[in-house]
Amino acid sequence: MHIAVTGNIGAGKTTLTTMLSKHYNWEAQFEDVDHNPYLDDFYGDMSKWSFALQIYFLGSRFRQVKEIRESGKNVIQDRTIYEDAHIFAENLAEMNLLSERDFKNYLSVFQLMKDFVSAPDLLIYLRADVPTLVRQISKRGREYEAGISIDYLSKLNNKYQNWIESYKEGKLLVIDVDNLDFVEKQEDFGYILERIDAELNGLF
Ligand SMILES: Nc1ncnc2c1ncn2[C@@H]1O[C@H](COP(=O)(O)OP(=O)(O)O)[C@@H](O)[C@H]1O
Ligand SMILES: Nc1ncnc2c1ncn2[C@H]1C[C@H](O)[C@@H](COP(=O)(O)O)O1
Repeated sequence: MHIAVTGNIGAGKTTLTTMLSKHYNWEAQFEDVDHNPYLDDFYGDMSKWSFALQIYFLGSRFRQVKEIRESGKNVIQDRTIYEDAHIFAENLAEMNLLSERDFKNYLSVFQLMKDFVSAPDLLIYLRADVPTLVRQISKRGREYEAGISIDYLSKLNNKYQNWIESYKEGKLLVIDVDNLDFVEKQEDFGYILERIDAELNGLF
């Protein structure tokens, strides 16, 4: 079984993926952030580094897709390949931070890869308003993320909303995390588990 957690920067994906992997004994797959060779430079100069970063994330996410397919285990994945293309790359192109020819070039590679990608059995979307995202990004305290603008987060949030509204590839669970503290409050984590269990029952 393949479960994926999706959502904007700082929504709580990595934290929830870690907690769910322990709770259900699923194998967790995380994003390549700490050893990412472009992320720091990207936030310093988005226009210069956007193409290199997108290709890096695409390759890294496709490697995960391959591993999930080959492992035969129950896996929970922190963010999907769809988000790289439909949210981040598309947004950078719209903001003119990724040139038209680079975006076209990127999309042609993504389209080829897409044929080998299966949608997760369950997609869990953590929806949060921008102030929540800002608070949680600052709580995490990665230096290179300190300059992320409200405008960038809002644009990504709009893209997430549109993408989720049109998502038909598989089962979808939307969790509004603005008023949930699943890190500190056991009852909030319990509420999320109840909602996931209800979806999992429908899968078997
Ligand atoms: N619902 C929540 N309530 C309180 N703190 C949260 C919540 N979700 C995430 N956090 C905190 O916010 C920070 C960012 O969360 P993280 O899981 O790294 O987000 P993401 O992986 O979506 O970018 C972490 O310090 C985490 O502990
Ligand atoms: N495809 C991407 N393009 C640009 N930036 C990306 C992409 N995928 C992830 N990121 C960034 C956003 C954050 O700064 C880090 C980690 O993501 P997070 O949502 O905090 O787990 O990578």
